[in-house]
Amino acid sequence: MISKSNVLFVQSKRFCVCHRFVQSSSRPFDVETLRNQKTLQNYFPQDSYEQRTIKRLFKGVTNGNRASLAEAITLVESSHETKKFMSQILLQMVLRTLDQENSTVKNNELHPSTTLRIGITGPPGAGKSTFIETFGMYLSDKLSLKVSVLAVDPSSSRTGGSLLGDKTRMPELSTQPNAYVRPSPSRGELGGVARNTIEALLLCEGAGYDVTIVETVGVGQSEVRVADMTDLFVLIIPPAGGDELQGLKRGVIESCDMVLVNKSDGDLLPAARRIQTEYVSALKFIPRKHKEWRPRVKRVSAKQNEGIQEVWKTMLNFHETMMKSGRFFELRKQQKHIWMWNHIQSNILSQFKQTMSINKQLPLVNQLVENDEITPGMAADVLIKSFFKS
Ligand SMILES: Nc1nc2c(ncn2[C@@H]2O[C@H](COP(=O)(O)OP(=O)(O)OP(=O)(O)O)[C@@H](O)[C@H]2O)c(=O)[nH]1
Repeated sequence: MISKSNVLFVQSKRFCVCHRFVQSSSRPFDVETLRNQKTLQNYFPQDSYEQRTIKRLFKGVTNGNRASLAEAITLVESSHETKKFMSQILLQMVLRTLDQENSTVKNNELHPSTTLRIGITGPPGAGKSTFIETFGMYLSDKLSLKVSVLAVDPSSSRTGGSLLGDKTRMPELSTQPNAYVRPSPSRGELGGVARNTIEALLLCEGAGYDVTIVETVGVGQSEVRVADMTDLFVLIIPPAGGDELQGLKRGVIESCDMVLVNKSDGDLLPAARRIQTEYVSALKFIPRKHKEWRPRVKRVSAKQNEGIQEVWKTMLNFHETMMKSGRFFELRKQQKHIWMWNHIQSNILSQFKQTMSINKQLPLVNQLVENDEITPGMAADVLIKSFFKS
C-alpha cells in the first residue's frame, strides 16, 4: 500500500532530481541549443514524469481539449522553478506548431489561421463583463468561432480570483462548448500576472481558439499592459458625465483602437449619443497609435444585444487593414519582445525579494526612507548594488 508519506517522498525526490537536472543539466542550456533541439521534451530525462506531462499536455492542448488547456495554464501560472521550466518547453512546442500553421500566410493576406487578440478595458460598472458575455455569445453561437476569455486582475479583490466569481460573471458564455472562460489568475504583482496572461493567451491559440479576449479588471497600469499584449484594444465607457471620464488616464485613451459607448438604450440613449460625439472630437486631438487606423467610436447596448454585429464588422475591418499594411505581424513580433521583458522583470524582481542580504537590510532601509534620512531612489540604489554584489 502506498502511504501518503511515501507519495510525498517520491514526489519530492522526483522534483529534486529534476531541479538538479534543470540547474546543472549535462546538456548545454543556451540559445543555440534551444534553437537546434528537435524534440524539446528531451530536456527532461526519457520517460520522466516531466517529459510525460509535457507530451500529454501538448497533445491535449493542440487537440483543443479544455481540461488540458486549463491544466497547461495552471502550469504556466506556477511559481515552482521546475514547473516554470516545463511550461516554457510546452509553450515553445505550441509556438512552433502555430508558426508552422502561420507560415502558410503569404504577403500578409488574410488567412483563417490567424487569430485575433482583443484587449478590453473600462471604468468599473461600464458593462465590460456584460459586453464580453453578449459579444462572446455572438461569436461562438452565431458565427461558430472559438472564443476564449482571460482576465488580468493583479489585485483580484473583487472576486478573490475565485472560479465561481468569474464563472457567474459570464454565466451563458462559460457553458458554451465553443468558449473557454478562464478565471482571473490569483493575486500577484503586475509583471507576473501580465506574463501569465500572455502565455495563457498563446496556449488558447494553440488549442484552436480564434478570438481571445483579455479583460483588464484592475486599475492602474494593467490597462496599458493589456494594450501591449493584444492586437486590438477596446475601451468601454458608460454614458456618464464628462467628470467621471476625466478620471480615465490619457495613456488608456491613447492606446485604444476602438471606443464603445455601452448602455446606449432606454433613458440613457441621448447621453450615449452625446458621449459618442464628444469622444469622436476628443480623439482627433490625440496622437494616432497606428498611422493606418483611426480609432472608431461606436454605441452599443450589451444588455439589449444591440450594435454587436457592427462592432465585429469594425474589428474585422481593423484586422484586414493591419494585415494589408503588414503592421499586424510587426505588432505580433513586438508582443513577443514584451513577453520576454515581462519575464525578465518578474524573475529578477522575485529573485531580488528572495535575496537574504536584501531582506536583512530592508527593515533599516525602510525606516530611513520613512524618516526622510535617505531618498527612496537612493535606498533603491543601495539595495540594487547589494543585490548584484551578493
Ligand atoms: N442599461 C444597461 N445596463 C447595462 C448594460 N450593460 C451592462 N449594464 C449594467 O451595468 C452594470 C455593470 O455591468 P458589468 O458588466 O458588471 O460591468 P463591469 O464593467 O464588468 O463592472 P466591474 O466588474 O465593476 O468592472 C450591471 O448592473 C449591468 O446590468 C447595457 O447595455 N445597458
